[in-house]
Amino acid sequence: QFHMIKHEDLIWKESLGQGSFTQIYRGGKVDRQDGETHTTDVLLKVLDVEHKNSWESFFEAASFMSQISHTHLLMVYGVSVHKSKNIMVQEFVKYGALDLYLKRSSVSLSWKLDVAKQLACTLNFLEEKNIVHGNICAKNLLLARGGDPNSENSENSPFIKLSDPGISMAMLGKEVVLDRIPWVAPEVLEKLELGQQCDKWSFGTTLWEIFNGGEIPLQRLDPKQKQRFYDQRSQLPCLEWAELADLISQCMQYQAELRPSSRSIIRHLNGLITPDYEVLHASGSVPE
Ligand SMILES: N#Cc1ccc(Nc2nc(N)cc(-n3ccc(CO)n3)n2)cc1
Repeated sequence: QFHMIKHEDLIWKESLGQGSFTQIYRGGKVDRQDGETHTTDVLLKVLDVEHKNSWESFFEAASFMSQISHTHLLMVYGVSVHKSKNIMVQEFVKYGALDLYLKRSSVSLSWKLDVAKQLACTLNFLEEKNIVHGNICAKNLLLARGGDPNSENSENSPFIKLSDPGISMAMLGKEVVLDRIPWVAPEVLEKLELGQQCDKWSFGTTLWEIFNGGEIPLQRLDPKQKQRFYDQRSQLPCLEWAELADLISQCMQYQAELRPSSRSIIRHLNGLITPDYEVLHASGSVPE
């Protein structure tokens, strides 16, 4: 399943906020190898005590991540249980969650397209292994590189890591799943079970977040209005960039089997040329 880490081998540093039903802390993991001690930078994700009964699902997410490895999948070192605390020990990803980063920083269209392509490749990797993540969203995309715009060119190209899926839908209950509209695929909302095509829908929503500067889609709708959004087969407001808006609407089709394969998503992204106003403005050749 996964590696059990002794609580005394963990170092706790500052709190970094929270995920869903979790608190996250910066920390260290001490490894003793032939007499030497080595400390690894880690992210400690602690399950909220009131969601203690979801610990199986919490650890299922940890073992999900530990059993597959891919360059764009977050590394989970293991878990630690201490008194009533359930802790997931993850690699520390330098620039944190993409949703916050996008709100704080302005990035180029090609930077965003780079992130979209990396996520599409990760989706393809999972699809070929017939694995469903079930919680793809900008908050679960972590930025390992490219978070510092002033750094050298190779440094400021982004590199993402998809985080763990967290507690499963089945454990969350209808109210919380409603709040995951518009990331949760409509068929999942009905059956509360994940199908192969549901990650495509969430991929579409995540593209919308990335190309809307981290804006939260349907932020002002309450759960009832969100339910109505699906009942009426509504779509998110479309982006100016028509070719990208087209890909998003292909991924966010209510009929799951009509959503594109991850290979065709990759082909579509590779066929996109960033609109030249982006290049012209960037080069300063167009008078402001
Ligand atoms: N300021 C700042 C800052 C915050 C966090 C990191 N690093 C990190 N590493 C991970 N492995 C996971 C996460 N997460 C953040 C939200 C979630 C919810 O899922 N995870 N953040 C780096 C800088």
